[in-house]
Amino acid sequence: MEKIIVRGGKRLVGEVEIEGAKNAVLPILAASILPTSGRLVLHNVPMLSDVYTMNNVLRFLNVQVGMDEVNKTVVLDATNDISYETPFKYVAKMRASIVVLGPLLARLGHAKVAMPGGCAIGTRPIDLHLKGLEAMGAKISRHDGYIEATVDRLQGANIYLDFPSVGATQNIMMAATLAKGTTVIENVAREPEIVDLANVLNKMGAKIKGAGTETLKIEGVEELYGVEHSIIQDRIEAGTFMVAAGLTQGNVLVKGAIAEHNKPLISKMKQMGIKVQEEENGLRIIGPKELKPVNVKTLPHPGFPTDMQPQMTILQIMANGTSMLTETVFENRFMHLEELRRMNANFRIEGNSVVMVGPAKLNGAEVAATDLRAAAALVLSGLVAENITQVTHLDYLDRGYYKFHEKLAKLGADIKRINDVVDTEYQIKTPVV
Ligand SMILES: CC(=O)N[C@H]1[C@@H](OP(=O)(O)OP(=O)(O)OC[C@H]2O[C@@H](n3ccc(=O)[nH]c3=O)[C@H](O)[C@@H]2O)O[C@H](CO)[C@@H](O)[C@@H]1O
Ligand SMILES: C=C(OP(=O)(O)O)C(=O)O
Repeated sequence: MEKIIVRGGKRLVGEVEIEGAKNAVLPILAASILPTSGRLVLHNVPMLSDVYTMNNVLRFLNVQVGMDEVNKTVVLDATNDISYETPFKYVAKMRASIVVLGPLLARLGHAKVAMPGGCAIGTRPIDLHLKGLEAMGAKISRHDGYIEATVDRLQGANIYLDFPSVGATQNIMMAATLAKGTTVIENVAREPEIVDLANVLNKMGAKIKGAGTETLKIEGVEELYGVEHSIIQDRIEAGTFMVAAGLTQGNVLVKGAIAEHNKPLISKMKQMGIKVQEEENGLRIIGPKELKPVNVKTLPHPGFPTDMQPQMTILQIMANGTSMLTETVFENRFMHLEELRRMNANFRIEGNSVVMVGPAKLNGAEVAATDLRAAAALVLSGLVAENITQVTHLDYLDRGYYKFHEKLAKLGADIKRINDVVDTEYQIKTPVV
């Protein structure tokens, strides 16, 4: 099994490069379904397993996909006839495959996509995606684990989202680009990744106004065309390295980190006594000798991001005093903490909050990742634990972090990734008595 092995106690010092954002590139790859002329050329694409999965979904739909891994470029061509069906094997691997639903429906008037299930962090329904598409005239049926949607042509509509869902905003926004008439979506998600998607769609010829605010106004057009676009930096990867520096009394320049995208994280880190300095090409993080406790509540953007919650709890656990974290976006995102119990962390979970009394004296153990950010948080905890921490189930980590252990090692962490294919249990020799 593959493992990351960390020996704690090193200060992180130096510079780290941040990749393009996973959560921006996935819907933008799906947007390649929309243009009927020209190629979509994407730069600054992170070479993550989720990107390979989305590219395979698109290939299955008959989109031509070319990848230049060295230059982090992906070229997509959907000018041939494309197909309307996305099977379960892709959706099961990556929930974000559901964002092909809106573009397929807009382009073909027909989409059949396997119903995504929940995952380790929550139940994750898609009712808001479907309600929005129905309001635009789609007929939706569910059968054999699939959602099938059909329409002659989507019609502009007024849609109010009960919750500012990121995926629902993306699906409905992409669908509305080719609808007849104007669509107004209220209470939409305002994440930087939504703005990046709207920017690339507008370059393609769409007419979207209001990205980054609570209301989107989309005037449908007849056709879209291929363009060139560079993906924004990953604020969650940047935030993870910012936490790593703050945690280890480090001094790290997180290159490409955008302060505007990480305001709530920066505010909490400063309250904890961590220095965050804006420099020309990124953010410099200087960790203190002693972290102060702080209370945090996750919220949709511009609130504190749920995708930084597990990493934040490691800082809080190491702070001197009592901290609280309340998770309001997903109902089950404390799985990493159960693993941390085995490393001596002191906390109690009360409903959707966790109360942590620090500073913990973490002791290394073998711990298993349960989801992407849990994996990152467990590696972070290993950086400040005594002895050796081994983190398994790295498939989760690879969904969203490119060469995570190599980047940490370059900053001075005592860390390696191994594949101990030999299971020593089978080698125990029982003596003859
Ligand atoms: C690929 C990607 O960009 N993933 C991000 C996206 O996921 P995703 O787009 O799945 O997240 P949403 O914003 O849709 O979900 C947030 C909450 O709304 C609920 N909900 C959502 C849709 C719906 O139709 N009905 C409903 O009840 C979900 O169960 C969840 O509790 O935003 C999340 C919230 O910032 C992030 O954690 C994920 O990293
Ligand atoms: C939850 C996440 O991603 P996804 O929505 O793809 O599961 C994440 O990036 O932390």
